[in-house]
Amino acid sequence: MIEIRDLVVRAGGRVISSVPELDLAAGRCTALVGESGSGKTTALLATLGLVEGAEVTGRVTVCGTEVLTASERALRDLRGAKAALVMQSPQAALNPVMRLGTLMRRALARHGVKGAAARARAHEAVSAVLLDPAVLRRYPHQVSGGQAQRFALALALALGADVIAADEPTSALDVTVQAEVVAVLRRLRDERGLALLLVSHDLALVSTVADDVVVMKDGRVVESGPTARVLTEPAHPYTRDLVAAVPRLKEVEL
Ligand SMILES: Nc1ncnc2c1ncn2[C@@H]1O[C@H](COP(=O)(O)OP(=O)(O)OP(=O)(O)O)[C@@H](O)[C@H]1O
Repeated sequence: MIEIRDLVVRAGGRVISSVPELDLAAGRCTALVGESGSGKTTALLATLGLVEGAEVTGRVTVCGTEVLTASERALRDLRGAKAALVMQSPQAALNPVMRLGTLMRRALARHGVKGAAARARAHEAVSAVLLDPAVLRRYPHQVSGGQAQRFALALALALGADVIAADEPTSALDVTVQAEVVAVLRRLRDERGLALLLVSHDLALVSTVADDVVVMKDGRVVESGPTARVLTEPAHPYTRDLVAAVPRLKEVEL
């Protein structure tokens, strides 16, 4: 679903993010972790061809599209349907004067799905993210952060996404709501076979959803591999520090 080779993003004469190799298959989740400014979000955005004001080199293939050389049109097609980006606070990105159902129907209509088929698709998608379909009658300000986050995932599902790229999907949420979103992410990965690329500084979250982790520091990958291995036997001193800084990680089943 995602194949990255020698991705390098340069700005202001320095490398702000580089990922030599990353392979993400259907039904799997890879998390990019590391301190603030380590280049995680830039790598995520570069994967979907969304980096602006910086030079991007290398090869990135998402759902068969060569992102770095694709036309704007091909990129729009990719991002509109097969690969969705879910940002930290999706509420802010939702049109405030439109009910969620209208928003979803309009998005589906742009993909030629209308009427009863669109209603059925919308209901099915919100149910898949464990939301009550009644949420479709609400306006963005009438739903919680966790519901908005799950709605963003439902929208991606309704449009037929195979890949979801999510930037800090739970950091704006309180702990109980975080658990709901994590449960939904796992479900999408396991039951729908979605490929998830996550950016998160939350190693507890990462340990419960990610199959593989990529640890970044100062724009470079310092370590990567299966989550259970990297978090229990970190090879790099920086990863060791990251793990040591999260006491509750020890309680999480890896
Ligand atoms: N277009 C750009 N031009 C110049 N510098 C940039 C650009 N985009 C990002 N940067 C810088 O690159 C570095 C990496 O940023 P990035 O947002 O990828 O880090 P991050 O690991 O996601 O951090 P955070 O967890 O705080 O979001 C930062 O120092 C940022 O200021």
